[in-house]
Formats: sequence, structure tokens, C-alpha cells
Amino acid sequence: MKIAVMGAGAVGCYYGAMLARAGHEVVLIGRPALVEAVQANGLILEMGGESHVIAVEVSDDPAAIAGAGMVLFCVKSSDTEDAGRQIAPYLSDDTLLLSLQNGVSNPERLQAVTGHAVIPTVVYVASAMAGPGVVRHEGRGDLAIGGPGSDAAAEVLNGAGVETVVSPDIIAAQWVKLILNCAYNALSAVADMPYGPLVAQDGIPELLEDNVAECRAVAEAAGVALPDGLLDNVRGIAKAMPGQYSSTAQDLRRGRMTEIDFLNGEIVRKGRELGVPTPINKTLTALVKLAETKLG
Ligand SMILES: NC(=O)C1=CN([C@@H]2O[C@H](COP(=O)(O)OP(=O)(O)OC[C@H]3O[C@@H](n4cnc5c(N)ncnc54)[C@H](OP(=O)(O)O)[C@@H]3O)[C@@H](O)[C@H]2O)C=CC1
Ligand SMILES: CC(C)(CO)C(=O)C(=O)O
Repeated sequence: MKIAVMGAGAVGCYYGAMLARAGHEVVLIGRPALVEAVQANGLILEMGGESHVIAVEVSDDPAAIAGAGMVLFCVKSSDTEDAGRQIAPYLSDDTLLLSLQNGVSNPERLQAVTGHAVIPTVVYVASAMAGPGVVRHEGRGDLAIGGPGSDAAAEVLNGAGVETVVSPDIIAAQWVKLILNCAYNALSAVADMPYGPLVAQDGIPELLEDNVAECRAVAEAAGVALPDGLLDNVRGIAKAMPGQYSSTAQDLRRGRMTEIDFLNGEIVRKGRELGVPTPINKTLTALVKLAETKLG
């Protein structure tokens, strides 16, 4: 199958590499520096202590997605509308369009600008760009998807060794991931620390627990049925990915604006709408925004 990745960064390059390794025809749409590096050296996947060179097509022109049976949409949340408008003319009725993004609003916003059905995709991977055209896998890689088209998409992804479950309640699955991001991302960014050392600091486990309770109150007021074991799930991330810096921390390190408005900022907005106090998420959002003012 021809599979296109819109937004070839840490997430897009990882899943693009996995699908290309399984024999799919993969085209990455990314920035010129990425295009140049991949054309020169192939896409390099660093995984399990080994370096793999993966043959993929690459372009900075969104028209390159034409004819794709599946599109993995992997840009940051603030780029959803722009990138969505760029790909819209090249989607066919039967293209499976997956939003592999954090936050809970992207699938709806992408659907609004493309006029195309979107499969929400919850991403559990720790990956980072180690240089142009070099993606480093640090842990996990499993996905949860839901809604129309999910069975067909899951078959392709599972067939390529990407563990993918079709969730009976993808909205709840997206909220669980949002809460996990709200718990870790801002703290990892502000402290510039990976999760393992972060949770070993005084007061951090208690703060995570209080934040999960705050987010849960917002989710419940929004009518989301969260599964049991949420706090254990959140705590488990630091054990599963002790060396990982959150994508928010990675953004600050690269001198980029973060997705904080779509993470803790989303909890603050929804809390305000629903009359639920969100002091922890307000504070974390403000701290990350303060750090953003220092970017060049
Ligand atoms: N990294 C991780 O471990 C995880 C990330 N996520 C989520 O996945 C999503 C993607 O994150 P991540 O891969 O880390 O982000 P990256 O910034 O690494 O990748 C996105 C890439 O898309 C490029 N891009 C944006 N718009 C366009 C465009 N119109 N045309 C071509 N290229 C474009 C960006 O370029 P530029 O930077 O120049 O704009 C960037 O290189 C986010 O929502 C994130 O929260 C979820 C789980 C884990
Ligand atoms: C899964 C996790 C927590 C990995 O770091 C992430 O989603 C992020 O960094 O944004």
C-alpha cells in the first residue's frame, strides 16, 4: 500500500520507518532539511542499539500524498489547520486518514479543514529526532484507534509490527493520553528532566496524583467515562520510559513553541467552560508559557 506521512518528525519518521520496513511504499512529507538528508542517506532508524537504513520516498510537497491509501498525519497541534488544508486536495474518498497527535481536539479540527473522515489515533511511543533524517526510538510504539475505518487501518499497522488496538471508546482513550501528557509533559519541560529522575524528586509523585484528580474531575464533567486504573497507568509511564524527555521538553530544547495550549491548556479551557477549578493545570500552563518567552 502507498502510505504517506504528513509531518515527518519524531512520530512520523518512526511509524513511516516501521511501515516501510514491512514492505509498504512510504512517502514522507517534511521540511527541506529532512528531505535533503533522507535523499542523501535514506531514513535512519536507531532502535534497540542498532541503526537501520530505511528506503523511503521523501518530499516537501504535500502533493506527494496523492494516491496514498493511508495518511499518517503527524504535525504538532498548532499546525493542524495549515497542514490539513495542504493535504486536503490530495485525499481520495477511500484514503484512511489517521491523526497521530496528542491532545483531544486534533481529529475534529483536521476533519473540519479537510472535509474528510479522520481516525483518532492515540500514540504511545517515545521517539525523538537525533538529527536530520535520523529518528531514535526510545520505547513502546503501540497505538489505539477508533471509529469508522479503524479495522482496516489496524490490519495494516499490526501487519507491519505496530501493535494497534481498536478501542471501543476512543474518546476516553484520547482523554487518558491527555491526562498522562498533562501529568508529565510540562514538568519534564520546566525541569528539563526525563521521567525517571523527575518522579524521584520530592513532592512530584504527590503532584502527579493531585493533577490526575484535577484532570479526572474535568473529564467527568465533560461526560467522559475514564477507565479504572488511570493513576497506575500514569505512574507506569515513568517506569516504562525513564530516559524520555516529554515532547514539550524536546520542543523547548529545540527552541520551538510547545503544544501546551492543547495539553494542560485544554484542561484549563474545558474546566472554565464546565465550572471545574483547575489550579494545577493553570500553573503548569503558565510555567511553560514563561519558558517559551525565553525562546529566541
Ligand atoms: N515525540 C514523541 O515522543 C511523541 C509525540 N506525540 C505527538 O505526536 C505529534 C507529532 O509530534 P512530533 O513527531 O514529536 O513532532 P515533530 O515536531 O518532531 O514533527 C512534526 C514535523 O512536521 C513538520 N511539519 C509541520 N508542518 C509541516 C508542513 N506543512 N509540511 C511539511 N512538514 C511540516 C515539522 O516541521 P517544523 O518543526 O519545521 O514545523 C516537524 O518536522 C504531536 O502532537 C506530539 O504531541 C505523541 C507521542 C509521543
Ligand atoms: C508518550 C509521551 C509521554 C512520551 O514522552 C508523550 O506523549 C509526549 O512526550 O508527548
